[in-house]
Amino acid sequence: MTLNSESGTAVRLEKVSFSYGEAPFLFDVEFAASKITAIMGSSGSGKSTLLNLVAGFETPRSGRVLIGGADFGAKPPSARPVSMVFQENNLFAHLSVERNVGLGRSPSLRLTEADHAAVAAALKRVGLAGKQQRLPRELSGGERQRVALARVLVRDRPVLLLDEPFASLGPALRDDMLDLVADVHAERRMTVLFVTHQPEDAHRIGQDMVFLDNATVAATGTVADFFTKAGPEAFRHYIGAGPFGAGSRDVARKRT
Ligand SMILES: Nc1ncnc2c1ncn2[C@@H]1O[C@H](COP(=O)(O)OP(=O)(O)OP(=O)(O)O)[C@@H](O)[C@H]1O
Repeated sequence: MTLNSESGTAVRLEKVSFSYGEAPFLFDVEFAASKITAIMGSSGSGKSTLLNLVAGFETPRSGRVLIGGADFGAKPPSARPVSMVFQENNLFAHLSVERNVGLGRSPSLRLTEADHAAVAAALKRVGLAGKQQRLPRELSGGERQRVALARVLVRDRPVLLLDEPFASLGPALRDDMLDLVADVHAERRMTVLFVTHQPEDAHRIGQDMVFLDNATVAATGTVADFFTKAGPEAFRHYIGAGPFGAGSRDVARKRT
């Protein structure tokens, strides 16, 4: 197994089938180690389901969920080398910022001096130094997502799953948060699977793209290729016209 190796941790869904009882999902796809892969597709195409299969909140009917080469398909979420951030409700309302982050180190919150130091450093890294005693309700939406990212930092897992984490934030704040993710990624080189409906978000921080349609992978490639006229027809149809429509290559990116 190659967790945290220099080459990073690839994630592969190998002929994974799954069903909520009706229409089946079938995923056969690899997410490159240490890259940010944007996952896009229309509502109901299966983006969250795919992340849930990687995280362990859903179990495949058949196939393998390979993380760093080892099959985690039957393992519980807590045993997987993965962190996940959702659109909201990432925090426990009755716990302070500091304790919410501390959960990333110890689910029972038995924290050592080293753990406390790691929590303080992570809060500083995401711009929340001085707010460690606040409750989640005393923070803005963006600050709450920063707390969730701080917890990701102290968990220090090689795979990060982001399920529309900034969808409820305004455009400028969303860009700030995306840049923070890109900076953290540059430091830690986690393998990031990033579900988003926003083409500009995928364009800003994504390197690879996986496009889902109708419960399966319809197209894969680099983000750069997806945003050219040569990008897949189904993707161009999905994003429509506008500044991020097909052929718009001159849009500022955080990183290229
Ligand atoms: N717990 C569940 N029980 C039954 N069906 C579900 C469940 N969760 C999702 N589904 C169905 O599975 C399909 C895929 O859902 P999923 O949430 O993965 O889509 P998505 O691409 O993430 O959508 P969105 O962009 O709207 O978040 C949808 O048809 C949805 O109704």
